[in-house]
Amino acid sequence: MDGMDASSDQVIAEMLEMGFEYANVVQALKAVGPSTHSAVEFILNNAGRNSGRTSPASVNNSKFHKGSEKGLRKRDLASSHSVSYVRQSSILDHLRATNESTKRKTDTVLGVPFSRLEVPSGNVEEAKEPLCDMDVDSNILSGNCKVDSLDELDGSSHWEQRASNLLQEHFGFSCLKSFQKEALIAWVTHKDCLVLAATGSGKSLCFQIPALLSGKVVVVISPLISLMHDQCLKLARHGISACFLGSGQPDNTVEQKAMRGMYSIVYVCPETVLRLIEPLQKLAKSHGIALFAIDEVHCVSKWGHDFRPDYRRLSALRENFSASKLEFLKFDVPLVALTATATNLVREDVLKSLHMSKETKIVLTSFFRPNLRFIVRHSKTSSSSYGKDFHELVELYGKTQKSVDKKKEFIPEESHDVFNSSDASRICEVDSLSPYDLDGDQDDYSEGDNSVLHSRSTSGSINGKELSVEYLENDIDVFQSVDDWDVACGEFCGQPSQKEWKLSEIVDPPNKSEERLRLLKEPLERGPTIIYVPTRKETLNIAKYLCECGVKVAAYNASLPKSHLRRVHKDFHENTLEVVVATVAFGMGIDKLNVRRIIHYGWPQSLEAYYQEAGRAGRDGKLADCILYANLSREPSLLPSHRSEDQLKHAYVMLSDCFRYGMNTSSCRAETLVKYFGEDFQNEKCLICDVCVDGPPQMQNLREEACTLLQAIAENYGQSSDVDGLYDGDIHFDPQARRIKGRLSLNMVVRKIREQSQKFLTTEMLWWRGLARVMEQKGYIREGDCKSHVQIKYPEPTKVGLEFVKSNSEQALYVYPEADMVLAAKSNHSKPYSSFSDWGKGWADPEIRRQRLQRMQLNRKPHMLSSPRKSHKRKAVRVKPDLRTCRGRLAAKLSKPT
Ligand SMILES: Nc1ncnc2c1ncn2[C@@H]1O[C@H](COP(=O)(O)OP(=O)(O)OP(=O)(O)O)[C@@H](O)[C@H]1O
Ligand SMILES: [Mg+2]
Repeated sequence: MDGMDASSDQVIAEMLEMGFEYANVVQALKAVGPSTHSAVEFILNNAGRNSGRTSPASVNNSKFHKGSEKGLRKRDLASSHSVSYVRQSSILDHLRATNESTKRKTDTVLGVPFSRLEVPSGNVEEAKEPLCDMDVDSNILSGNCKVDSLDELDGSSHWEQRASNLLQEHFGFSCLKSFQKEALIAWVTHKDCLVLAATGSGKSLCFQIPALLSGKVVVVISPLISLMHDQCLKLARHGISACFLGSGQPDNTVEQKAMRGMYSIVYVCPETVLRLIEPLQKLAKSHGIALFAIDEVHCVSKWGHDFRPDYRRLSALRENFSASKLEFLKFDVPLVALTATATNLVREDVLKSLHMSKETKIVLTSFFRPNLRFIVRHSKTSSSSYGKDFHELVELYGKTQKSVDKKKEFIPEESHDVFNSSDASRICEVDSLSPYDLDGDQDDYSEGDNSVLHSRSTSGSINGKELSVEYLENDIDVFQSVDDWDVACGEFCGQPSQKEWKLSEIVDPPNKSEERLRLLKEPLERGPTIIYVPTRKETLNIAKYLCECGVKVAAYNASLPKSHLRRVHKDFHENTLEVVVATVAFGMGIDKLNVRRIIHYGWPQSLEAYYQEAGRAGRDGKLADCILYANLSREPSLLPSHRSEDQLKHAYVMLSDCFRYGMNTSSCRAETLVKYFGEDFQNEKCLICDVCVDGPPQMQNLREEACTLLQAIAENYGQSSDVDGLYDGDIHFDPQARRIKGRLSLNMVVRKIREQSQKFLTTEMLWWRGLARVMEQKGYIREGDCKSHVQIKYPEPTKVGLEFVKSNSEQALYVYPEADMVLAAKSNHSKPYSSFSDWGKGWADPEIRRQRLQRMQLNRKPHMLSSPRKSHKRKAVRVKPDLRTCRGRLAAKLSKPT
């Protein structure tokens, strides 16, 4: 190095570290002097001709290090694209091996991403040499799409070894999980693949490995910017270059670069991928597209819980990237679709909507998450129950000292006024339209979206603001828009982590019961908590409450400032936050290993949503709690959303399934959940959920009550004795006609029973509702209304039911009481409900009789109940001036002698 001093040596060492060739570095230093930045700039400015680029993936791949730069140059030449990857000299490898720590420091200090480093190659002669000792076939890396890369992998077991090496090198994992391997086999053999695997099981690797293995680009379609951002950051840490595109992308050069094949993995939302069809076709030709991955693919289906209309248009991928359309392709670019929450209906819809091939491989793993402890607890889920419900959390995280500063730290300033005004508490009042109204008639209960809105909007006004549709829509976090997030960082270039890769603690789930029992004995670690609530305001209310108790908490909903949302993500990932109170906007796919508790505060809208959100707990395989606090004394209602009639019906079915999950007292929770997704539960029970641990309530012989209810229902139809005549099981009455006939709702049926039988005078409506569900499950009654309801509303007897009444058998009907029946019994007697005989006896006691009559009176005049809901209604009515009274007062005033 003639004429170069010590500082030049330093710069050369740094630049070699960065991946530049020695000759180019020396040339640059001669031109601009010993300044790293100037030298880099010099090289980049001269990179126009025959530029070269270092692939971060290849830089990190020791297998690649064995290869010569010549080999890669050959690949560059083979590619018709001007951008090419350049392997760096062995000096670099040597330095990397001997001075790892310096290298990392350099990477960080300079902050120049590998993929930005374009160097003039110049060495055309070298480039002609074969890629002799590379593990990956030159054709695979070349991007020469006439020779399909997967072809070369076909039938070869070498790819498995390569995949394992890459897995170890980039992620630190010792082996692929079997479902990951199956998905990769599908890809290697050019097949489409639908991967259905539990949350946190590692689905992402099914599309990340193909990018590393083939050297081509993998395009991932994802529904949320925050999720894309999260994944890109992670990939960068694992030495894989990635970017996301769309209006949320702050750097407008990234799209162009992505279309030139400069990132191994490109994340896009459906809208963007559809806009980029043409550039992507060019990319497929010039560089190669290994795979289209459609993540969170349940969004495709109208029957899923997060339907996104744009996802349905993704069939365009199959049409535009098929071998019949693009003559340079030998095979269609494979599709891999991935989700953790898809029922059979959703799966079929996905396959059809995306035009996935008939040979699509379906990789299905158990949805069972053995370390998750599912619990359901009754709560009013209003501000009045925070103290009781969050007591344990406060104990766990709370400090004794209340800190106003902390509040400022974790709640965005823009939201302080909400806390300071009385709005929050008032809104809480309105949202808690759920007093323990055991006998409240729900005849006015929601029949559809509009009536949900209507019934809520008549509840009152807040600061003069009527609870209009708009107000409620604002109140509820409908899915966060895909671009409703901003990020500071534009691209994510593969950079090795600052710390050594550690083998993940995640293991394939233990299935043996002893192992699960051992899990149960383990204390629940402190780790972070996410509380999911249905409305934006509730995020603020609960965050405020916990903050005042000294918990490090943040609210998260789509209406909060983006800077705040970004910060919450960051703090949450860095364990600075203990609790995040969020709406659904705290996106799916959040992959944080140590989340210990997922609390749902209020009914989720579906079991899919519930399981998806609960699945963010315990990704490290250690015990984690998933607690659902719900008001078990009331039916949940649908949150407003734009739905077609079909979708509305389906939404009710999903909500109803969720409700039934909560009301169930006798089936293992995990079993119910996995069965919901069509899986045969292999284990007898999970052994750790509340039902498994506490056991179901005592069974009760409810034959008499069931017969009474059935009789009353049948009487309404006047056919209790004519079983064969009308109830042949196939006959469906015109619902309209039945309405005219004066069909009775369940509430009316119960009132009739009370009138007819003293014995059942004090039996709560809540109790009968539970029994109606039990009887529906047994096939004795069914819903007679054409509309959907969360639970049976207009019961009609079935043939089996009528036969049950008709048979005068004394045979007992033992059932497990549902959660609402247990609640009703507790509230009535303060001791477990056993049979009605005690109640009957109670009437002889004058005091009991007096109390019961008093309660009956109250029940008959629901407006007299001093519940918050009712009082609020009254307040709301009072706000409206009664014109007649006003006029009367005015007249009186005018007539008063002055
Ligand atoms: N073969 C493996 N061995 C060990 N750990 C793995 C393996 N594959 C993936 N993991 C780890 O599993 C965790 C979850 O991975 P990932 O985010 O891909 O889950 P997912 O299935 O996509 O979950 P979700 O449905 O919530 O999106 C990650 O931290 C990942 O590093
Ligand atoms: Mg995922």
